[in-house]
Amino acid sequence: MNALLSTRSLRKSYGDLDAVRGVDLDVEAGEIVGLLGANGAGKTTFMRCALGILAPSGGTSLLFGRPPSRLGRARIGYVPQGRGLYPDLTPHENAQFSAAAYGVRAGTDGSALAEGSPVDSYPRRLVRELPLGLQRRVAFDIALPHGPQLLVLDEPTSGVGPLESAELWEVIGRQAAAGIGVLVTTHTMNEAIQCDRLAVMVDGSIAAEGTEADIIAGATVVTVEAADWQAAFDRLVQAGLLVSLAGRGVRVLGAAPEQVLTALDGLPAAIGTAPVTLDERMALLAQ
Ligand SMILES: Nc1ncnc2c1ncn2[C@@H]1O[C@H](COP(=O)(O)OP(=O)(O)OP(=O)(O)O)[C@@H](O)[C@H]1O
Repeated sequence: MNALLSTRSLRKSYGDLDAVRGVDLDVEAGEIVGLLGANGAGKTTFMRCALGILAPSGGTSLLFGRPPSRLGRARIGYVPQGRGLYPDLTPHENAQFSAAAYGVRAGTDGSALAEGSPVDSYPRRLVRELPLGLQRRVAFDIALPHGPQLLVLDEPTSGVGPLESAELWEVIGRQAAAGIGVLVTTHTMNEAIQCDRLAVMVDGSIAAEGTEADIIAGATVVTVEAADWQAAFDRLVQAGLLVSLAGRGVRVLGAAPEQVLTALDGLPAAIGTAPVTLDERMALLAQ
């Protein structure tokens, strides 16, 4: 099957900074690909280069099998991190503007929206007067009426409440089930697990790719149960180990149990191992 979006060795430098360092990534019809990574890992730069919005420094990107062009971009729904809305227009006016740009036919009522578009039900207030969650939802809903084959969503739920996020992910899932490919960046593990495939970006490169299970790949953490868990935490941190807390349970990443025992320096504690979470795996990859 031909990928909707396919990059090979895609690179982008800003002066001396290599923001994207040779990324190979494919997005097929009907799949949700989650791009994960810390702030500044290069996710936005990668997306913009892949779509041809930003000129890459090297490598190739094919959008619907061809180098990105206006024609190709008319077949995508792109929701940038900044939402890409006109703040001094209402949601409906934004939608009309966007629909006109995509050549969507206006309805008999002058509306340029798909019938039943949720944008019609938004308040007739200016976008800048709406809460961030609603602005993000407007940006998302506006990206759909022209019938895109590929959705590219840059942190669509950042700053959005849990209920609105869940609703948005329901729509994303429905779009994918209808055969639309989705590339989405997220920081939230809850969202990552709703993706069919994940790519973890670290310092401009893909450090791991696959399902959540592929990325975790049997990695384990050392667990430390101690009555004086604060002292255990302090000693492990002082020893320079990568430590996290789950309740009062201390978890040590990327260290052998012997190292943990040495760092605890005789503090009474029960040591064990447990599978890493996706969050912990990301922290290890970013080390
Ligand atoms: N126009 C620019 N000029 C110079 N440096 C830039 C520019 N845009 C991004 N960068 C730098 O490139 C690197 C990658 O940034 P990018 O925004 O692509 O990362 P990101 O993973 O999307 O981060 P975030 O999750 O914060 O959006 C960062 O170090 C950033 O400071």
